[in-house]
Amino acid sequence: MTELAQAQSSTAVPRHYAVLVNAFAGNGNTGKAWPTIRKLLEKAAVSFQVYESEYPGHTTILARALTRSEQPRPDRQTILLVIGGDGTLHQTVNGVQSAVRDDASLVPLPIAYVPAGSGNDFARAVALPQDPEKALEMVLAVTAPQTLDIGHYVDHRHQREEYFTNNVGVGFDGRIVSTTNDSRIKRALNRIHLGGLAYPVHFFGALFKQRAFSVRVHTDQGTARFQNACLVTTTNHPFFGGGITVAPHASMRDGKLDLVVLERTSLLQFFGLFALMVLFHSHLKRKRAHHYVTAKVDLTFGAPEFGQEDGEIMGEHIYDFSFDVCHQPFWLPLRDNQIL
Ligand SMILES: Nc1ncnc2c1ncn2[C@@H]1O[C@H](COP(=O)(O)OP(=O)(O)OP(=O)(O)O)[C@@H](O)[C@H]1O
Repeated sequence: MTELAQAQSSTAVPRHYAVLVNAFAGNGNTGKAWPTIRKLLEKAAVSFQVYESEYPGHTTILARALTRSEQPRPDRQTILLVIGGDGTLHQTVNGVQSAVRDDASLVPLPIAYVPAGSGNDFARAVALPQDPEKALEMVLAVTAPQTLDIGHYVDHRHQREEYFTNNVGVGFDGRIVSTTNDSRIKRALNRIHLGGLAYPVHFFGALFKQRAFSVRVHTDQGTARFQNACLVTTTNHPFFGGGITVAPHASMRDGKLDLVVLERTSLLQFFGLFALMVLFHSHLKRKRAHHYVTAKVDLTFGAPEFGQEDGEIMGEHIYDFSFDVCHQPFWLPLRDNQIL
């Protein structure tokens, strides 16, 4: 074992937390929770330094720089402690992984996470408490990192490469995220602390506006073409949209991604299929639902559609993706036998 690997796996190496805070996550709730979390860190007498996100995308730059400057040493193991939502975690993972991709001598820093966003789907998938104070207490008790799958894609059309902890969705979920995160309605509802209602409002908008589109799916099992796709989601774990079970048996330990394609032949048929997903998680048994579990998948779309990655807006484009699985060490209270 190399000195670096030893330092990374040893439980005895003194820990240092680089705390990445996005005060804007959770409609500003992270900003409100942060003073209490800071006090708990001080009380726990752990070594930490705070890095506040100053603009959208800043967390990626911070995590990338920290991966370069804080490589494990025999006398210090730095852990990136993310305080925010799924988007902040997404940016942190991308900072870490892009640094390692560009310099093979680097190892990925482990990521700890305290959920304080609005959706918190990753926290749900790893059974981390949604209460930031409880989650922090459990995270501080962790003694070693564990590696989980993360998704990775290359968008050939836009020469773009990205990593994701939750999912990448094109069509219906992409449209809801794009219109909600960008909307005046959300800002107005946030002002009266009803920001959570923005998603249901835009759900019905998307139900009327989202038309069926074509997608070509290529895996090592063969190629399929769907002419009436409405939702095409590649996911690393079961949840999207703040707790909706899109792929009930998706696992972050199987080295595979789950792809769910839902077709739309009429508004009522798609609404029924979506309702089965939300209420009973039984949508995958229906004829108009298609499910793949695969280490690699290529998705080629026929027209511009909205995309979302970990709840972040990707924009309306003609996507041409190759997906595969990468690995990321997490500093989280996971049990070995925990089903993930
Ligand atoms: N200083 C900042 N000012 C404005 N926006 C910021 C700033 N720093 C980060 N952001 C943006 O905040 C957005 C929301 O963050 P995040 O996704 O973590 O919270 P959320 O949307 O409430 O949570 P979830 O994704 O779990 O629903 C991200 O897109 C991020 O780029």
